[in-house]
Amino acid sequence: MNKAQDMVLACQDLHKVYKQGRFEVPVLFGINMSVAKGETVAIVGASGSGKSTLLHLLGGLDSASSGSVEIMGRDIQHMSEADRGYLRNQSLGFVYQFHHLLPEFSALENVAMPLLIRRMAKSEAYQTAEAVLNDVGLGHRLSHNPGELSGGERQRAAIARALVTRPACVLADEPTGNLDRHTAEGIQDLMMNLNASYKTSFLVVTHDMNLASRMQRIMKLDDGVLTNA
Ligand SMILES: Nc1ncnc2c1ncn2[C@@H]1O[C@H](COP(=O)(O)OP(=O)(O)OP(=O)(O)O)[C@@H](O)[C@H]1O
Repeated sequence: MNKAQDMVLACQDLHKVYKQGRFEVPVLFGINMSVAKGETVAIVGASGSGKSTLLHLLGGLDSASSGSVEIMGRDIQHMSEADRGYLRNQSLGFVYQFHHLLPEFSALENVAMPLLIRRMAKSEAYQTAEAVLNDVGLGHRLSHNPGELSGGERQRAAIARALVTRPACVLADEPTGNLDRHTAEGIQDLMMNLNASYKTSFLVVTHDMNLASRMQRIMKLDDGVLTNA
C-alpha cells in the first residue's frame, strides 16, 4: 500500500452536483481514488458518466459539492483560489482533446509560455522548451505555428507544453480523441516514454481502449460511480 505522501492526487468521498437553475444534476457519487508518483491511470466510461468532471475536480479546476481532493498531499478544498492556482501550476500539467495552442505563436513560443509566465529568464525558458520539444520529436518544427503542424504534431506540442514545467502529474482528457489510429499510437508511445524518462504520473480520461490498456491501472466510471476495471 502506498503512503499518503507518495500520492500526487487523491480524493475521498467526492460528490459533484451541478446546479442548473432550479434543477440539480448529480454527476459523481462518492468517488475514492488516488494516483501515486510515477503511476499511469486511465479512467474509462460511457459518454456522460462524469469522466471530465472528475478530472476537473482532481485538477483543482472546479470545486466539489462535498468530499476532499488532495494535490501533492495538500487538501485543496479550503485553500484560497490563488493558493490552489499556484499548487496546480507547480504540480500539474493539462492536455486536452483539442490542443489549445495559441495560433499566432510558434511551437517553441507556445511551449516556453508557461515558463515565461513563471518569470523564468527568456533564454533559459527557450532552451528548456527546445529540449522538451526535442524529447517529443519536434526539434525540427520549433518555428512552425500550430497551423503549420499536423494533428499529431500539434498534440505533441501540447504535451510538451504540459511537461515543460516538469509537473508531477499530467491530466489528459481524450488526448488521442481527435487523431487517427496510427497517430494516436505515436502519442501513446510518447506518453509512455515520457512517463519512463520523466517519472511523470499520467491520469488519462479516454474512450480509446488502446490508450487505456497502456496504463498501469484502468478504472471505470459508471453513472458517477468508480470501480476497478
Ligand atoms: N456545467 C454543467 N452543468 C450541468 N450539467 C453538466 C455540466 N457539465 C457537465 N454536466 C453533465 O454532467 C454529466 C457528466 O459530464 P462529463 O463531461 O463529466 O462526462 P464525460 O464522461 O466526460 O462525457 P464524454 O465522454 O461525453 O466527454 C453529463 O450528463 C453532463 O451533461
